[in-house]
Formats: sequence, C-alpha cells, structure tokens
Amino acid sequence: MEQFKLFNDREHLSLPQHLMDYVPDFFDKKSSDLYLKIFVLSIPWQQTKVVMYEKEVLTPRLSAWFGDRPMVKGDKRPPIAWTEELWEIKTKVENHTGMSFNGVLLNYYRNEKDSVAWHSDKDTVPGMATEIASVSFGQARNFDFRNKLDHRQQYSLELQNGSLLLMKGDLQRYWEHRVAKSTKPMNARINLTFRKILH
Ligand SMILES: O=C(O)CCC(=O)C(=O)O
Ligand SMILES: [Fe+2]
Repeated sequence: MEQFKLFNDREHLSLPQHLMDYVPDFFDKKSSDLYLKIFVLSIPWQQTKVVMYEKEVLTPRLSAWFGDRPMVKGDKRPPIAWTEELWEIKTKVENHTGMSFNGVLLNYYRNEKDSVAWHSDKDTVPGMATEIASVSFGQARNFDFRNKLDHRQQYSLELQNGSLLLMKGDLQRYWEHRVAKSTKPMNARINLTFRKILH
C-alpha cells in the first residue's frame, strides 16, 4: 500500500515515515459520517481574524477549541468543555496511541475554497508539545508537507474520512504542512487535532 505520493521525481528522500503513522480506517464509515453531521450542527464555529501585512483578514475556515485550558497562553476566552463525542474520540485516540491530550482544535473546511496555509504547529502554538493526533471526517483532502530547509522536498497524503494521522517527534521542527484550496468542488470536512498544552 502506497501511503505517500511523491510530487517531485527528482527527490528520492522519502517522507519521514518514522515521524508519522497513518491509519486510514480508524473509525468506520457509519460513525465517521455521524460525527461529521453532529459537529457541523453543534460546534460553536468561529471564523477567526489574523493580522497579515498590517491588515486584518478572516481565516479561510471555521474553528473551535475545546479542552482543559486556553489554546494560547493568556487567551482570555475560556476553552469550551469537552462534549460527549469529543471525549469519546479522545479516549479512542489515547488508547490507540498511548498518549494523553488535554485539548483539541477543530477545523471546518466548508468547501474547496477553505484551506490552511503552510505552517508547523509548534511555531503557532507556544507551549505545545509536538506530538499531535489528527482525526478527519468527511471530504478527503490532501495534506501537503514540505521540508522547511528545502521546499522541493514536498509530499502529499490524502486524509480520508475516518482516518487518524499521528504526527510525531521532530516532524513539526523540520516540516511544514498545509491543506490547500482545491480547483475541484469539495464537500464539508472536519479535522480534529488533539494536542497537549503545557503552559
Ligand atoms: O486540517 C488538517 O488536516 C490540518 C489542520 C492543521 O494543520 C492545524 O490545525 O494546525
Ligand atoms: Fe497544523
């Protein structure tokens, strides 16, 4: 089974598979479809603003943060308490990985126009441990990686409905990731990234 598609034939360095584990069918289709429906309707989605080149812009996706403490240190908005479904998913992910998490960031990509730009998670969330478990429901979208020092080293992994991607060790240190906009029409996708906040 080939998990990773090579974008660039000139590069034969493979994506560091020791830095990630991908489980395509972590949840069966029935539960995945149900979780998607529940989350679309019941999560208090927000479209956050970021400052770019001195202008405020809306991020091209919706998001929500749940957990035991704020996502970013000093953030005045209290975290939202775990829902039954989020706690259920967290427990299943923890049992599988042997890791423990105290927060989850939900991202909702409504259609092909929604996206997340190149970033690595440690840089954007100070105080965060780097092991992140990413669960996807709904529309399969490409998750791209590129090496921070050599952007020609770029790979793509299609995150399918019900999948679990575990991002480990130094992945955030040496690689960036994104979900690009698509030219093809796309249905709703919700991604959950379980994190351990240390601050
Ligand atoms: O939607 C995804 O699969 C990735 C989301 C992401 O990179 C993030 O929340 O930091
Ligand atoms: Fe990320």
